[in-house]
Amino acid sequence: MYIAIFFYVLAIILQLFAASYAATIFFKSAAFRKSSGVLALGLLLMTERRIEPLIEMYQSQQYSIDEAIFSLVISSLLLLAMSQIKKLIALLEEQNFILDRTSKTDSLTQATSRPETFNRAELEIERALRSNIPVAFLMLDIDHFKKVNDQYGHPAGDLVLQSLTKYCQGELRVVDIFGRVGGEEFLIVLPESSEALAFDVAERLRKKIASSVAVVVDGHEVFITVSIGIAIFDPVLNGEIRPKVILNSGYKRADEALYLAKSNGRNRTESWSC
Ligand SMILES: Nc1nc2c(ncn2[C@@H]2O[C@H](COP(=O)(O)OP(=O)(O)OP(=O)(O)O)[C@@H](O)[C@H]2O)c(=O)[nH]1
Repeated sequence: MYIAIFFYVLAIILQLFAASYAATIFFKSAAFRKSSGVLALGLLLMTERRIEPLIEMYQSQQYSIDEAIFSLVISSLLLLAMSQIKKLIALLEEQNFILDRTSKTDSLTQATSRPETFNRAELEIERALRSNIPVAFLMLDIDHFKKVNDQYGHPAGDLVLQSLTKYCQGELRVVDIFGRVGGEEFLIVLPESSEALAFDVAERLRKKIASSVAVVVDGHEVFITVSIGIAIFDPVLNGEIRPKVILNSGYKRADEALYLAKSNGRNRTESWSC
């Protein structure tokens, strides 16, 4: 009889462990909250099925070892299944996290990816509309980058892009967005920035990039310059309230200003004006 009691008690403990695994998923994973909650509740209610035979056994002093073993086997299988589900969910969440991070970051440079740049820029525009404080768009493009690739090779060009990104990210505020929107084209979004402030930031970046070595290839120091175009969205002066429209126009105007900077000799900053 004692061995049967032992098996039943062990079955109860294993089942409680299985329920606790489901409860852990319930508290940790928002995506699987409903299903794990139902599972934890079901497993807890089923524990009653393990207690009932114990009570009956005490009262009748009769027991079935086969039933006790059967209970233990079922509880062990439930625990095994729950631990596998817990592992699987942890793996899924980790992969989701990696996927999420990858889609938001440009794989070569670690700048913000193009889609994420536009998503975040729209959020900044919404914020600007609420606060009535301007937001600045800067288009930054490396000058004669083709020559860098042609002279030092494509891998060296890649290193230049990486070094430029790291440098700019270090210079900008945490709230600013530095997004790679084309091969050697970057869109910088500066929240809460007037035209004067945006111009200062652009000039500071431009001058420092021109005076510092981008990369060293086979002992050769590679220098680059950049051209920058600026466009400002000021909610007080501009009646537009649709973030997408504002973004498209800000992007286009910054690009036009960049074109002006290129045609005016490169290694310079120009602002969009109508
Ligand atoms: N290494 C490298 N080069 C790239 C990448 N994406 C684009 N490019 C290169 O960037 C160069 C862009 O050339 P162009 O559009 O002619 O511009 P540019 O030579 O910079 O001249 P301007 O912009 O007019 O000053 C091309 O040679 C592309 O191959 C990349 O991911 N890695």
